Amino acid sequence: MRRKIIYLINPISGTRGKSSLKELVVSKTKERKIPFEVLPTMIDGDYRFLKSKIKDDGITDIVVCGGDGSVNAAVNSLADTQVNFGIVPMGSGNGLAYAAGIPKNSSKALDIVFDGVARPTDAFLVNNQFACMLCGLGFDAKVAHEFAEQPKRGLATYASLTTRNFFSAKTWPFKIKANGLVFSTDAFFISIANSNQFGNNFTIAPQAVLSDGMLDVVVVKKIAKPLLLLTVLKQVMAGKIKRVENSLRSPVIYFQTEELVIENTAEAPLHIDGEPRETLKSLSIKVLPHYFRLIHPF
Ligand SMILES: Nc1ncnc2c1ncn2[C@@H]1O[C@H](COP(=O)(O)OP(=O)(O)OP(=O)(O)O)[C@@H](O)[C@H]1O
Repeated sequence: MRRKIIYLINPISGTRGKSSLKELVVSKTKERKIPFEVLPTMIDGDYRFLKSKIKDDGITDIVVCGGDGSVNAAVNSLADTQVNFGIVPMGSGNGLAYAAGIPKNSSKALDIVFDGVARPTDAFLVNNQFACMLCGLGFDAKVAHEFAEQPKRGLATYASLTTRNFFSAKTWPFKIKANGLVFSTDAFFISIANSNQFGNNFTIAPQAVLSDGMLDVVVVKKIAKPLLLLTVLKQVMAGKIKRVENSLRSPVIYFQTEELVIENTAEAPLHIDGEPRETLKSLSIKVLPHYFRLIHPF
């Protein structure tokens, strides 16, 4: 089938300038003789207006030039049109792109759009909200909320907010129901991951696979502060999936499931794909296996 691409460029994601990106997109796509159009991303993340254009003009690919929040919005709006999705990582974290092996270099990422292979990729629902990368409650969500208020985006801002929050980090009480078990715990954070990382190749669920039909759940429990950094580092380097019942006494519980329910009575903050969201007292989370087609390196 002859390809036709719509590029969506987020003017505010990450810190890198977007004018040279647009030139690169235009010149490389013309070189490949592929018809295309460049549009800005939408601040409200609603791309349903593109559905008729995709159908009428025979658009085959939507390429998001932005971060995880932009990918979430485009896939959520347009997955049912059966287009393939590509990513040119321009965000602050780019967790989904890096988990798929898409590099930061825009020219190389565009080559993957042209020559890569579209693979079925999982997503998930948090109550009725769409997620395709990672959802978090607690520490990392607090950072995501503060990040959204900053005038400057990018990795440096993330790193400094993370460090600042580390010293004041607190725990929240959670009740988790998964795989036929119910357990209560105080935790610094809970990550529900489809991608293996928060972004910037900072892995939190090292064994997560984008297309295995499973969610990787990481619960970092209440432990003495001096041990927290070491515990997270051990999880990042060598976290191993265990049955919940075999890890309830460990500082980190790391398990896989297709669905879970989290009671969040103390209203720990929530993020979905790095975007701050109004928190929920009860979260019902369910994987959507092979929900969309993401272009990966060949
Ligand atoms: N045209 C636009 N003008 C202003 N803001 C926009 C526009 N399009 C999208 N946004 C905002 O951009 C944010 C999403 O940014 P994106 O995910 O692309 O980058 P990031 O947050 O820097 O990176 P990451 O999600 O990888 O950490 C959303 O809050 C969205 O409202």
